[in-house]
Amino acid sequence: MDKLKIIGGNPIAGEITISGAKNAALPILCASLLTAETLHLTNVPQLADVKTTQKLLQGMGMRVMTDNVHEYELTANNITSTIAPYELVKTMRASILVLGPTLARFGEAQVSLPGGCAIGARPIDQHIKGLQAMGAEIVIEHGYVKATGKLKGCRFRSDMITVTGTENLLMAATLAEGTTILENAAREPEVVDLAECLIKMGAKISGHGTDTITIEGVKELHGASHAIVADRIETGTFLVAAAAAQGKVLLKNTRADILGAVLDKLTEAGAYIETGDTWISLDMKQRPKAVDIRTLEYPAFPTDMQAQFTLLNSIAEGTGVITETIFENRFMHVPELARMGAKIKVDGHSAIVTGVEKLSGATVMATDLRASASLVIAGMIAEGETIVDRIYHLDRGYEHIETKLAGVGVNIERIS
Ligand SMILES: CC(=O)N[C@H]1[C@@H](OP(=O)(O)OP(=O)(O)OC[C@H]2O[C@@H](n3ccc(=O)[nH]c3=O)[C@H](O)[C@@H]2O)O[C@H](CO)[C@@H](O)[C@@H]1O
Ligand SMILES: C=C(OP(=O)(O)O)C(=O)O
Repeated sequence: MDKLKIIGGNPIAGEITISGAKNAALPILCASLLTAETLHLTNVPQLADVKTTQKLLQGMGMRVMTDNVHEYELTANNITSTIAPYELVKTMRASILVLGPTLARFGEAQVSLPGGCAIGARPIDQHIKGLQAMGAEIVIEHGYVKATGKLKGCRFRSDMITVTGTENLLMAATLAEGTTILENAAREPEVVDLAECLIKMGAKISGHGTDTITIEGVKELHGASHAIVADRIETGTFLVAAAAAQGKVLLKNTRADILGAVLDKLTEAGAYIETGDTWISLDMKQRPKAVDIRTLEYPAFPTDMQAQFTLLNSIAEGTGVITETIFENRFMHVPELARMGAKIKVDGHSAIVTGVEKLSGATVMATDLRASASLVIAGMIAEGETIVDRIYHLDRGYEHIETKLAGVGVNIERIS
């Protein structure tokens, strides 16, 4: 099993090119199920989750051509199976995203129930409720969601805001008969990117980016070309890394307009930030100041940046309170950071973090994707050597993280 070995303390300066967003690429790859024509995608990140999605779609009969870098052509003109098996779903919860498009186009779909993961129980009841409201018959049998039926447009208000739930229903509604109105919809940039791709494929969608999305169903969709939006979480992670190390970075191929809450908090922590249409630069000249964070749905502060800011506060001046409102169990990085000398007290949904002058290198274990990212940044600024174990979590969501960080001066290598 691969690990990362990091020797902390190097000065950080230079440029990093940001990849396409995992959380946009995964639904958009699944959107290829909605048409028999070819969907051409660029800026697809090279990630384990993308490879898992490719395997899942190929298992269903999807023809996939790829340069194995960032470009994909997907053609669903000969789908032979409408089943997403447990073996793949268990490695990637986002596999549930094949449910909506498969059911909408083929009138049937079976997807293994994803179950919980390290950050929470993560039910999919809203995906199911929404599809039932559109007329689907759904049963849960032998660990699978089995859905059948011809979908009809409806008005559906989800009980809570769900990102992949909105995406599943949005894809399903494009081929339903009549008009669907999704209320209390997620406004995340990745939902908007999916909607923009679907519109290029011939879907009739309005209101994406607001909490009410209207979809007028069409008989069929067609092929299109689409470039995946920049990864705002990868961007935010490298900005925190530079801020924690009191360094200076220029991040290219990214977008500041979808990172508002994160950039505001970095500025509050003392970073000097400049932005252009496709770049963000950060210069941190002193020890960061502790900040209070409350995670919430977009456009508020993202839960996927919570672990990184917990780490930032752990070496900051003062005490900051981190409150997690999206997932019930997203503080798994805290005991690992504590092993490196961080002073963090978890109290219910909050972590009270009192900054220390220095962390010290240690062998730590990654438990989920963003927890792993916080441990890598901790290793970059700690005294001595840090080994981050179980980095398959990181490989799910960060493209070549060690190469990108080495490029700005981090002493980091992948070891087996
Ligand atoms: C592949 C992808 O895009 N993953 C992102 C997506 O996950 P994902 O789409 O799984 O997260 P959701 O937005 O659905 O979850 C938000 C909250 O709603 C709850 N819930 C959700 C659906 C449902 O049917 N019932 C229910 O109770 C969840 O348990 C959670 O507490 O959004 C999360 C919240 O921004 C991010 O952290 C993930 O990185
Ligand atoms: C929680 C995340 O992803 P997933 O929903 O794929 O588990 C994440 O990207 O931080």
